[in-house]
Amino acid sequence: RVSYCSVETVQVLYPRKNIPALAKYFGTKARYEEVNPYLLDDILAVNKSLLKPPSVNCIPVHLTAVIRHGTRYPTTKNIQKMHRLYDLVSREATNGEKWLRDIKTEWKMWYTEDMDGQIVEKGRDDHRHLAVRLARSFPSLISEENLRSNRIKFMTSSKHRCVDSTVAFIEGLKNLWEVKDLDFSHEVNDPLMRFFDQCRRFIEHVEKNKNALKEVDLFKSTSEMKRVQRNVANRLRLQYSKVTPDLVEAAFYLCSYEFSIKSVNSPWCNLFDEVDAKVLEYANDLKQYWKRGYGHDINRKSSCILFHDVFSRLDRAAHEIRFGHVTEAVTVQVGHAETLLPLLSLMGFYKDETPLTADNYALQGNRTFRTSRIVPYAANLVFVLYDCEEGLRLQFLLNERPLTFPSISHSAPLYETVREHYKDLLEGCNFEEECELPKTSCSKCSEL
Ligand SMILES: O=P(O)(O)O[C@H]1[C@H](OP(=O)(O)O)[C@@H](OP(=O)(O)O)[C@H](O)[C@@H](O)[C@H]1OP(=O)(O)O
Repeated sequence: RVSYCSVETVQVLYPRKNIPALAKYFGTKARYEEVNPYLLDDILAVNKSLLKPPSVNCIPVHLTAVIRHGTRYPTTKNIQKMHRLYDLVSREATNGEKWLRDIKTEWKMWYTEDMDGQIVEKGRDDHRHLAVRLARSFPSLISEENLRSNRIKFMTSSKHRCVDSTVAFIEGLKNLWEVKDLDFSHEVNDPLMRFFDQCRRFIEHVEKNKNALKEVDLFKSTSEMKRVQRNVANRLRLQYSKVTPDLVEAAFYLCSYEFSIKSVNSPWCNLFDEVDAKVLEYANDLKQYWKRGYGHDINRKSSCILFHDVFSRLDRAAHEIRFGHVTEAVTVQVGHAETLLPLLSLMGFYKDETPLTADNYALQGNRTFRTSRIVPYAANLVFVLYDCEEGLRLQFLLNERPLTFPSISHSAPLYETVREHYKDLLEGCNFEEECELPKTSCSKCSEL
């Protein structure tokens, strides 16, 4: 039925070959397909064996999805770094192997500052395809009838990449059901989808506080990073001192963006081996951990507002189903990695025993906090409420795979069990209180 996107087209666009060995280490710049490689054979495939209802007699009654925007261009800050690297290599690297000659003579710098984090066509596809897969996975909820009767609500952050992703998601559904003539609206809601911008304690204690990310800075001077710097300098035949950690990061970004945007295994990827890539993956995880994850309490707490929003939707559906009709069958909320990670951390997912720090890279080889797996482009958290004989059950999926709630072994526990588990957050976790600053301004910010 989905003629706009045949499997043949998909294979031409996103081939299995030409995947850099480094692709699974791209962190928040990773392609969604690396998390679910079966999509490379059929981008609309649904893994039915993973997506089962809790039992045969359970009926899904509500679904809330919190989704990261699709593949995007680099931000201006990173485009500038890429230009600096490209200029240095063009000017000073001496010709060597073919890939280096390719960088210097064949490859053209095509990133411009105005691209600044905007969605790319692949990113729109990410959402069009995800919409179709979710509709196939939950056909009674994400259905033509529910779309037509406005029982599917769309909400987005105001950033262009999120709005464009939302529009693409809706497009995916419209193409699926041939309802192209109808218009469906979306609500822009920054207090919910960009709560981090409105949380003053987070802004003062983390965003504006250089000390908050000190582990990220310290990691730049570790022996692991220095080894990567040396490797890159040697491969480029440049003086070690010229290849700063920032330029190493820029080269890794070039490899990742060329791949995620154009499906190209670019010559820039030759600057790294897998050991280097793991170090750079850790550098990105450190940033996410200290800026959006467990590093500072306020990172998680800033998402209290979204946590309550999700649970109030579930509560409403749980209440309404007693009378036989749920008003809002589906909510689709589109935001950022910095929307999903704080919420996941608030709910206790991917918490390692030992914090991620600059000096424990070697110990963290088996860490669960691995952003390449958790928040690639179009990453999605899906909550599905089921009406079952024994009561209501809640299933949680991350990137279309079931995930058990921390300390609850059942894959779809009773809803009341989940509520009990999060009792403290449900009764507290007040955004206003957590995010307000002490009246005496921020004299203690540097003591984090
Ligand atoms: O390192 P960049 O400039 O790409 O950082 C982006 C964020 O990207 P991420 O660190 O998650 O890879 C971007 O998050 P996204 O989910 O919207 O892609 C964030 O919105 C943007 O503000 C940049 O953050 P930074 O604070 O400038 O590093």
